Amino acid sequence: MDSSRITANRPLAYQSGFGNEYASEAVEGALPGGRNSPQRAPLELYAEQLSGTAFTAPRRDNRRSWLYRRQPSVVAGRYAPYAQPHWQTGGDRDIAVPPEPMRWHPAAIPAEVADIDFIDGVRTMMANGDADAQIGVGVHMYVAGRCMERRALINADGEMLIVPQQGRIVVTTEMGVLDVSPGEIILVPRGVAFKVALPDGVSRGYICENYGAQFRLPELGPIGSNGLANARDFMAPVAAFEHESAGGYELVKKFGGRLWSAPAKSSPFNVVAWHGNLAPLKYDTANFMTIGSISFDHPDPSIFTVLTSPSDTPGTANCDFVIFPPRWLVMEDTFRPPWYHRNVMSEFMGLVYGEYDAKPGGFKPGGASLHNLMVPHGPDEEAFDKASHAALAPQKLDHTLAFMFESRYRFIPTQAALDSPELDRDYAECWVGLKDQFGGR
Ligand SMILES: O=C(O)Cc1cc(O)ccc1O
Ligand SMILES: [Fe+2]
Repeated sequence: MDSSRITANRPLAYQSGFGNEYASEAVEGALPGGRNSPQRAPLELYAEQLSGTAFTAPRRDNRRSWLYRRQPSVVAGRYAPYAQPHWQTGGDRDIAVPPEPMRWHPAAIPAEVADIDFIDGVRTMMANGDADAQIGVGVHMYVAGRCMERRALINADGEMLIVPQQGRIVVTTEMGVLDVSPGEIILVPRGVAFKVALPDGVSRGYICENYGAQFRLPELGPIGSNGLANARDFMAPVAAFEHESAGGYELVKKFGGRLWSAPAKSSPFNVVAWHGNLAPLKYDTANFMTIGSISFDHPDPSIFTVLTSPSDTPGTANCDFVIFPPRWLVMEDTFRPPWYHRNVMSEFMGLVYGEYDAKPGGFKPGGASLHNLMVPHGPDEEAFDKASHAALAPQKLDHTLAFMFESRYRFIPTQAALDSPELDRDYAECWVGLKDQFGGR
């Protein structure tokens, strides 16, 4: 990876917190004190504001940062269309989506993976809403075997929540460098340039491209002032910039559902100092403080919400990011796996590692499932039988990490996902053995 070309005051150190006023300088004296845009910024840097919310967004939601850089972002060549036909945007309502449970087996790593970087490795599985309307999300898988080196990705259509499933990624951003392993996640704000390096070789994972309101921590209500994902466990990078040596860069921008490419004479990772509350963040799901039932019954999975992107209707998310981490099950006289249910929200699920208790055999790490709104689903026959007869001793669900992107909007799989050989055409078989065992007469 090319972090050898990165100068940082504390390499791969982080600043902790979610949405606080971070401040970091890679060279001492690069931040102007107590003001944002002095007549001449320190060290002859350019001051540039990056707004993540409208100028006039309520103070509680308002996100912006000030970047002090060697050249402003406007210094770039002209953009030309860039072909990446697998990355699609918004729900295609001409696609007929069967109202039934769907599941995809993990895709094999392609033979040509060594030639595929993060940008070219994105494959859209499904999407809803519309990036221009700033509603909905795109759900993608990525697989990459090549570092982006002198390519940078800038997504104007949405923020990117990346969930590596296999293989570490080192993400260089305008604000600094973040090292993200499976089990951790990274949230890259809309518009922030970044590139992905692969220190351990091939990486594969899931992406939620959020066209809507930024992900934030959920309200805690009666849980109180601690718990679930704690703000202090989110890590923003410290300022770091690339030394110029090896010539130009390619900027790849996602804008209006299309990708575009422009040459740049020098690295966009040229921010010497920055301050503000808009920043890429990583989070280790091992720090999630899980709440569960300590009496009886299986609670709603909203207790596992890490981040939520609200819609205009309170409590009805554009998208919730929910995890099912290792935890104890202690409930008495309770069917402990997820119940059978139909949900007005639509559920995309992925599995980082281990087994998911509702589908111990059929759902594999790197696979995916879709239970759209009002599509009935629940434990497969094996899970039902086991859980109906298990001795209800305290039980640790260990070595497992499943997650859900849950949205109020129907997910529309891409035609490629519907036609894919990985689509499990026998998914319904996992429930056919659930007999009518009614004992009443
Ligand atoms: O369908 C699923 O497996 C996800 C899920 C888990 C759970 O514990 C309760 C409801 C729910 O949708
Ligand atoms: Fe569900």
